[in-house]
Amino acid sequence: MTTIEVFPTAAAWAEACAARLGETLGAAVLEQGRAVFAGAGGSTPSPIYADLARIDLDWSRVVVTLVDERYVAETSPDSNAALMKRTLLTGPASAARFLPLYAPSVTVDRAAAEASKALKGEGGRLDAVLLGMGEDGHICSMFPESPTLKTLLTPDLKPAVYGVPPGRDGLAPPQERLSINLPYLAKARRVVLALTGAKKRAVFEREAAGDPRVQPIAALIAAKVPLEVLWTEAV
Ligand SMILES: O=C(O)[C@H](O)[C@@H](O)[C@H](O)[C@H](O)COP(=O)(O)O
Repeated sequence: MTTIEVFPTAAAWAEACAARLGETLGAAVLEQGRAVFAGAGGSTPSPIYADLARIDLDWSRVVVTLVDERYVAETSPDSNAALMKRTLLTGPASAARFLPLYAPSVTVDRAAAEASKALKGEGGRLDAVLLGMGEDGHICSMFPESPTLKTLLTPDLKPAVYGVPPGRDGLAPPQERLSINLPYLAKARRVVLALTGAKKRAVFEREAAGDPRVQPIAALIAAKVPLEVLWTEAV
């Protein structure tokens, strides 16, 4: 089921996203003694991570990972791991354990295999997920026209993480990436998609009505994920 909620201010929007994610992480810790959170990089999530970091839960039982990563070390300004450590893993939330997708492996595919194995060792499913969405409709690093998109959207494909080559002829992504795939995302207990601005609301509506074989948002909805879209025009 997909719900869309509109928030009049950026503060209310960020707080609501954080509250939903924190609620699910807290419930997972109570029920199973542990919780796994995966978040997006980019510019949207930072205020949400700042609010989430302050939520009172047993962060020592939470594993924090990413839905995608640029294939760069944490020292790079493009690193989502560095973003997550700077924004979410602070204060009480610094007690959480971070599970990176990037590893200085020989190839991005080797790093993806290592990350898949590490995620499998954390129970094989995510409890709470925060997604952003690009203006081309991508989520995670599932980019339109990417040669990896078909693999990332293939139902039931096992390893959770894949290498994504940089786009050719000016197509995104600008750099090599790592991304979780749709089947792994679709097993999540709760998925919050945080959107800001009128344009992204229109892109979401278009993508939601699209072809699940080639449009990730449509694929996520077709997978019957409990998807909550929280949107504000106030950013
Ligand atoms: O590594 C990344 O860039 C993100 O994980 C990516 O999937 C992001 O969610 C979208 O590109 C939206 O980015 P903005 O939030 O900056 O619009």
